[in-house]
Amino acid sequence: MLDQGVERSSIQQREQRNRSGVQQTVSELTADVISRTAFGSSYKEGKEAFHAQKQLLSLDHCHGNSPQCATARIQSRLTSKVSEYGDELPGAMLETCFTTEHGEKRDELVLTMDEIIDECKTFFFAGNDNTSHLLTWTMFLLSVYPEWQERLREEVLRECGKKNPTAEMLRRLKVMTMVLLELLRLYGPGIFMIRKPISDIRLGSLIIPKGNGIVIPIPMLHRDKEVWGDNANEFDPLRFEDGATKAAKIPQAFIAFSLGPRSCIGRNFAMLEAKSVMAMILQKFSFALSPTSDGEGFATAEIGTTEMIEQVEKQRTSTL
Ligand code: HEM
Repeated sequence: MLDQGVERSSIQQREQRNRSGVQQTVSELTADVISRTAFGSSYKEGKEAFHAQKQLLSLDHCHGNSPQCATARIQSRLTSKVSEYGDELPGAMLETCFTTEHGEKRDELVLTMDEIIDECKTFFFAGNDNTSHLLTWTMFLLSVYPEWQERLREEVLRECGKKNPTAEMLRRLKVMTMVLLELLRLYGPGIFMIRKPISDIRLGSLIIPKGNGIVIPIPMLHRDKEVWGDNANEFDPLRFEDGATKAAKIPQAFIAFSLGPRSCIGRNFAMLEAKSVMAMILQKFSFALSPTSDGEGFATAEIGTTEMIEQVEKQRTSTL
């Protein structure tokens, strides 16, 4: 067993490294966005919960954050009247739990408190970590490929000028969509998905017996040359010129958000958030890798978290 002191200090060092640079900044930003949009809270308010979540992840516990914050918010909804649960995620879930499809009041919750909290934790985790991973890698790759950074800036200035982008402007950012999809293909946050068949199934020439777990390795499938062509390992956003279903030899090849009924519910939210943030950064800053960087620091632009959060918040209230 590892000495606890040694283990703790290496976790702290790792956390310290992770907290530096762009990654920390965008992580705070995406935490704030998901807190405000889904929970009617803010990064500042939920800071302790997010800090606990990071520590749990470092300790290789299951993905989750401190449930205290979610519990407190849900309890406060429960003590209010049915019609006053609020329109954020916990309120919407409670409303569904208490109300039948005919609008009549139920006596008991359809989901248990634990299940509601688990759903909230998934939202917090997915809404924060996945999108901040996407934004960090976007800034990194646009530093490595300055020609794409310039192309994106031209598109943003053409479609949005210097104004805060509206939903309509964001819809017109085609090159931005291509770059984000290519980034998710090569460096998406999902490493694998796990499925367990509830009956024997056939997958091509394979028979998977009921109950046997299957691991679906997303990055490996995204780099399969037979499906994506000989340049599968290269960063080439142009492959997404005609959309995700036409980017490879088979239409279902792009699985960064999974496919089917259990695919990512936050896909459009994540893409909208990433586009808004990148558009606002590109309007004001150019960025490059620091010569002394270990991959986390960016040299030419200092981007303040507060300013970014304020801008995205303004954007949110003007477009949602
Ligand atoms: C770049 C950003 C994101 C990526 C790449 C991503 C990817 C995925 C993937 C691959 C799954 C399927 C996991 C599995 O089946 O094992 C998933 C599920 C899910 N995602 Fe995302 N996600 C992102 C952002 C978000 C955001 C912003 C939210 C919430 C606002 C969110 C909420 C969820 C939820 C609730 C599920 C579970 C859906 C279900 O089981 O029915 N995700 N996501």
